[in-house]
Amino acid sequence: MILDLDIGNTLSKWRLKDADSSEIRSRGAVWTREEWRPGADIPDLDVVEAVRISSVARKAVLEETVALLHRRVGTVHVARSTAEALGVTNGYEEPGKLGVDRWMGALAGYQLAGGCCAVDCGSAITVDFVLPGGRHLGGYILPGLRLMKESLKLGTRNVAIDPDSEAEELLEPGRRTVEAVNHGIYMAAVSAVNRIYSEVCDQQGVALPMMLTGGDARVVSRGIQVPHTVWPDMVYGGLEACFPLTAAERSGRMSGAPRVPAPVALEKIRAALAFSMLL
Ligand SMILES: Nc1ncnc2c1ncn2[C@@H]1O[C@H](COP(=O)(O)OP(=O)(O)OP(=O)(O)O)[C@@H](O)[C@H]1O
Ligand SMILES: CC(C)(CO)[C@@H](O)C(=O)NCCC(=O)O
Ligand SMILES: [K+]
Repeated sequence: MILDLDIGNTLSKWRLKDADSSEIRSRGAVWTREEWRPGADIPDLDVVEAVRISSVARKAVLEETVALLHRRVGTVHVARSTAEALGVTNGYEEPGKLGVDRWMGALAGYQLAGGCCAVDCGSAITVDFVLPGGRHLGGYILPGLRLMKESLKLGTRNVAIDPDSEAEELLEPGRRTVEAVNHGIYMAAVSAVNRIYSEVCDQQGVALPMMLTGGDARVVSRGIQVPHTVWPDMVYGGLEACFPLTAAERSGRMSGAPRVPAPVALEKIRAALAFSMLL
């Protein structure tokens, strides 16, 4: 079995993949911490022959995790942000400073679709762009939905936005505090992503396929106006592409990869942008 780990600031996601059949056997999420209890927080390591890790947590968390895994597992791959990988050149002035989860998302998006706009809706919302040809432009970081809500300190933090709620409802004026906060942060997130996408496609003269991942991807997706796809395993896709272990991975396939969304015509994006500037 292969254990894939996506250690975020808040949550750590894991998935267990069968190395022979390439099937995903189980998955889970736990709070990010320094000490993992194999068999409880993460799967029993006896069945694991290789681990792949993407981590944006504090250095100590990664060090403790890697030390624990090295004692029990033969192969431990830790992803790093580099200046170049898999045909993509990192747009950061200091490539190592780009969050490795963003780098994994950008690489997965490029491997699947060529150029892409990769949006990760987690503790932070990040939007990264890779042009056809592989130039990563850099991106945008904004607070995630939960962080925005917590920053308001209105006692509404424990009422999450229902991921099944309709975008139309969420975009209406709220008539209770909880509603006003939820609708406000939702509007902030989706209007930022919509605008960022249009601005960058306009500047670069190319309509890029958009992919969303992260804990809040589904609800954010409802407010995104352009064609896009939700890809929960996008960070894992980057790990598969960087450290291929199965036959399917070596031939470039990523588990759970969606169909590439056909982007809307650039002229339409430009017309919508021009319209929004008139308002
Ligand atoms: N059980 C949960 N605990 C915390 N957040 C959750 C939970 N379920 C869903 N969420 C939502 O997921 C978001 C967190 O996204 P994600 O699952 O990508 O993890 P994360 O570790 O916070 O992200 P990051 O990788 O950016 O640190 C929160 O904003 C929250 O709204
Ligand atoms: C922005 C987050 C927190 C998103 O998970 C992560 O990618 C990170 O810690 N990045 C480092 C800073 C940067 O990407 O510029
Ligand atoms: K993330």
